[in-house]
Order: sequence, then C-alpha cells, then structure tokens
Amino acid sequence: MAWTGPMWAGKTTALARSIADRGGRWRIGVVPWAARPQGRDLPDRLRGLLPESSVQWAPLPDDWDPERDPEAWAEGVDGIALDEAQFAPPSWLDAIRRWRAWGLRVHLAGLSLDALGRPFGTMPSLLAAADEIIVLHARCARCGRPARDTALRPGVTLPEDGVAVGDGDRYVPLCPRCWAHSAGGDSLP
Ligand SMILES: Nc1ncnc2c1ncn2[C@@H]1O[C@H](COP(=O)(O)OP(=O)(O)O)[C@@H](O)[C@H]1O
Ligand SMILES: Cc1cn([C@H]2C[C@H](O)[C@@H](COP(=O)(O)O)O2)c(=O)[nH]c1=O
Repeated sequence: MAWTGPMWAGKTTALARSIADRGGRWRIGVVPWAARPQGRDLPDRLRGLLPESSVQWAPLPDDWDPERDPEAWAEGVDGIALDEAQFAPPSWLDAIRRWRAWGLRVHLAGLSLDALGRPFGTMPSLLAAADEIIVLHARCARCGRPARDTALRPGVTLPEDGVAVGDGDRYVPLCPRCWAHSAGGDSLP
C-alpha cells in the first residue's frame, strides 16, 4: 500500500496511522542517511505518531540496502514500512515483491514528483507495483485549494537529480493552477 502527494499532504501521518491500525511488529525503513532531511529523524517522528503499545519496533540501520539480505529483515516482523520512499534504492522493488510473497505487509509513503514536476527517484516504480495507492493533498499555499504538487520557492533552484533536502525554506505546496503559474510563468486566468 502506498501514500503519495506533495510535501505537507500528511503522508507520514497516514503511514503511521496505517501501522497503528494494523498493529503487530514492523520494521521501519530509513532512507540512506545522506538523503534524509536535516534535523528530521524519520523513525523518531513516526514513533512519535504511533501509540507505543500497538507497535513493536525493529528499526533498520541507516546504511541498510535490501539487496544485501531481504530475508534477514523479513524475519520476525509482520510488516515493513518506508517513509521518503522517493529516496529508496531501486533494490526495494525486488525486495518488496519477495516480502509480499512471504506474507508481509509493505507500506510506503513518498513523493512521486519532484518540485519541477518530474518523476522522482524510485517512487514511480514503487507506485507501479503497489496494490493500492492513495494520493493525498496539501493546502495550496497561494489560494488554499487542494494542492497536488510541490513547487520551489522563488529564487530556489533544484539540482539535476531533483534531490535537495529541506522544508518550508525551499518548498511550497501548490494546486495545479498555481503550480502551472509558478513553473511556467503562465498568467492566471
Ligand atoms: N500548506 C499546507 N497544507 C497542508 N498541511 C500543512 C501545510 N503546511 C503545514 N501543514 C502541516 O503539515 C502536516 C502534514 O505533515 P506530514 O504527515 O509530515 O506530511 P508529509 O509527510 O506529506 O510531508 C499537516 O498535519 C499540517 O499540520
Ligand atoms: C519536492 C522535493 C522535495 N525534496 C525533499 C525535501 C524533503 O526533505 C523531502 C520530502 O519530505 P516530505 O516528508 O514529503 O515533507 O524531499 C527533494 O529532495 N526534491 C524535491 O523536488
């Protein structure tokens, strides 16, 4: 199951809620350290959203890559969850198929598009293989309508690979109309 949408859409919150609703023992995936948002410890943040009693934690180490040993990480857990899945290595796709075949639940949350509207990292492939996808919306920072996209703040640029960790200092959620205006310089009708 996968949750996507722009930044501030509530993806992390929905992921945490889904784990709490299911209960059991979960491993929470951590994207490679280098790509993690500075100052935001994702497992801790997820843990803070979950009632301690309903979930047993088995966090993955920072440098974990499922290609190395998917069996080891499936052992003793009912599910595997990953936040910021756009940063996951491509080997997640194969590992997820195996985990599912072994009867594990796999829950993911991440950005499908970068701030230039391009498919972002591994997330589009992970969505293509998902059994269920929920697209969440934030609130457009310009007009308040439902926001499907994340845009760059004026004067901020994005590297070619689309990766620039950050928060409201770099990004804003926008509705399709305001995003087109901001990205293409279209005038609003
Ligand atoms: N423009 C916005 N639209 C919607 N939510 C926002 C906005 N700005 C801040 N928020 C806050 O962000 C929270 C979403 O947090 P989170 O679950 O971390 O989302 P995501 O993982 O999608 O970035 C909301 O509960 C809301 O309080
Ligand atoms: C749009 C966009 C985002 N990022 C980074 C910025 C944040 O560190 C994460 C997204 O976090 P969230 O949980 O969805 O709020 O991704 C990026 O690197 N490139 C982009 O284009």
